[in-house]
Amino acid sequence: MKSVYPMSSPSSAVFADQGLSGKAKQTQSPPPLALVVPAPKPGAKKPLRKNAWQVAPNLLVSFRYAWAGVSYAFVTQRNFRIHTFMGTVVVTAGFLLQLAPIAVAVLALTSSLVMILELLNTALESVVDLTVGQSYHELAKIAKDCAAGAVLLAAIAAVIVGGCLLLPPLLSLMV
Ligand SMILES: Nc1ncnc2c1ncn2[C@@H]1O[C@H](COP(=O)(O)OP(=O)(O)OP(=O)(O)O)[C@@H](O)[C@H]1O
Repeated sequence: MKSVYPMSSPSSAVFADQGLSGKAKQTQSPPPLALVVPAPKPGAKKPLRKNAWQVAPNLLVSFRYAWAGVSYAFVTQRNFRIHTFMGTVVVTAGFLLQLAPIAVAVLALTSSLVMILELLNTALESVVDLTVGQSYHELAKIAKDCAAGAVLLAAIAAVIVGGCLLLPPLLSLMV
């Protein structure tokens, strides 16, 4: 998976160029002057994550970033689009077949679990690519393969759950 996002900070661009994680870079040389965080004013509220390049200032902005992540996955990940389509079809079918509310809820949960894992898979791929760049690393392979495996298992479980809940009413409609 190739990232289409531009590098969000000069430091991450440097780390990506050199194939180094942020931590590794910090141990080699001090950051450029422009990246030095000014000392907090006396009495100022302590930042919650002082190493973050930016922290969402409020809930609305936080939701906007979260939605940006979902949009990114939808635009760039074919599998995420397939999971979204399948989830929509399955839940709609549950409503149309007038399944019990608990059954529709289970369908929605299992479908969204696949999408959630695909989002995490995309996030992990980005972090791995940020860390090792285009070079081969056995640990990068393990991380990506395991993340992809998590999506696969969830997708298999979703197919089984969907089959168990949707097939009986569908078959009874046909006979
Ligand atoms: N830096 C790397 N080092 C070693 N193996 C890698 C590396 N990058 C990718 N791979 C291998 O290539 C496979 C495909 O990588 P990719 O980044 O396309 O992930 P993917 O899970 O196929 O992506 P998607 O979920 O978008 O289909 C990984 O599962 C892994 O086995």
